Amino acid sequence: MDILIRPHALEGSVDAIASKSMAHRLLTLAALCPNRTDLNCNTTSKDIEATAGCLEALGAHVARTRVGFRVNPIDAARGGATLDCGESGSTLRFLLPVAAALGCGASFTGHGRLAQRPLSPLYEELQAHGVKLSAQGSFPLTVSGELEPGDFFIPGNVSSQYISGLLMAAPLMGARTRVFVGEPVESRSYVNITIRALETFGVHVSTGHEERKGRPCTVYEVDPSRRLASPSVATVEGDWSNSAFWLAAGAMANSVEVDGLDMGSTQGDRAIMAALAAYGATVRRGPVSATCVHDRLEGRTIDVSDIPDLVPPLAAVACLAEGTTKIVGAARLRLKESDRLATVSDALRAMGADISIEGDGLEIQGGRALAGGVVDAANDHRIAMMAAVAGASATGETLIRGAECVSKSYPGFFDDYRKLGGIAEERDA
Ligand SMILES: O=C(O)C1=C[C@@H](OP(=O)(O)O)[C@@H](O)[C@H](O)C1
Ligand SMILES: C=C(OP(=O)(O)O)C(=O)O
Repeated sequence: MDILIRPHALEGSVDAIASKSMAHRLLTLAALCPNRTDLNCNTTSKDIEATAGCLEALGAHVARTRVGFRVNPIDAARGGATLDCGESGSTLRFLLPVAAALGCGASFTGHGRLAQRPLSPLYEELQAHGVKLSAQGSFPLTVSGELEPGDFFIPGNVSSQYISGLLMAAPLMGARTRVFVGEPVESRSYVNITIRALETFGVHVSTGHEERKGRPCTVYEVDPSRRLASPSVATVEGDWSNSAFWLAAGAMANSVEVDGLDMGSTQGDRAIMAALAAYGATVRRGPVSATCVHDRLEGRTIDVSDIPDLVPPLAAVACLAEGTTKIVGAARLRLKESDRLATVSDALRAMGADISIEGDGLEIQGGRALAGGVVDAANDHRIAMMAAVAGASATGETLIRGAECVSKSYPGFFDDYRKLGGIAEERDA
């Protein structure tokens, strides 16, 4: 599906969708603990459904309810199941160690760019702890053997999802598990989301600092005396990562409010408020809502090593901010659904931006309205959403090719876009 965006600035209020990151974790832990859990989760997406489907394949029962999901846990893990992760990196990297810890043997599959996204050095660490894996880089990826507890070493600069997966697998192993993560730990706040989710299910993770392999490390240690316990009911909070697109739209013109966001959330992408304020926009925090109001914008240097998913909305805003914006610390963007350094830059350049890749980041000379143009979403939801938001305040039309990819995280994106007054028309590809 292609979408034609006609210039029309967004304005108004929209409800936050459920956090995909939190939904993956709470669904997974609900499937692994001994009792039933009701999850309040106001929206779903292809990635969330992929996790739910994989947990079902392992033997959990995940039913959709009026307000979210009812999860009946895995009783005896089903041996030899096929786990289709879709295009979700989180699903694969979380459930690979989990399936290994269950010791049931499984076969992972997936689509799009997922097979090419890295698994090393998680892959080697699993092998070093008793797990047999087929060659990485293609599907099916088969796993057999049983994950042994102990010390794991993961460098901090590839994907925090490796750390999160090991931490969620740890309570299944029944003995002390420590994950040493080489500094600097990037996307650290995503590990904190995992720790928070584990706490919801009664397991404490302590954090310390130690040298390992001659390197300073953050050490995450999972309390071996605690078993996962269902909280009976848990709530998936509002999603800051996708709300960031609406708040960015508010920064670019008029004013946009997102309702249903936790101001004290562990989600690192809550940093969108500070980043937009640093550009010069006015940001207002309500008890459960955030509002961003347009003002004169100025270019900044922004380190995104902890907030990789904010790069698309931040880059869109940079196009309108006077002067130079440098987005630094973005190497891991090459490892997402697309090479996002290339696709952010290609998409905004196609719309008239002065943008280039500089080292592991982006440099944008901003300060004038974009013209609009034809953008290839590159099968990357965040590229399609970025182009739509940038197109709202462009001077001409923007055609987004392959815009259906928004369903990976936000199937209702264009409905909400229209709710905010945006003009998005479907075109046959
Ligand atoms: O744990 C998570 O929920 C995520 C971690 C981040 O990935 P990396 O740690 O690989 O950067 C982020 O980009 C991804 O969208 C979601
Ligand atoms: C990179 C993303 O997700 P995942 O790694 O789970 O595919 C994302 O949502 O932008």
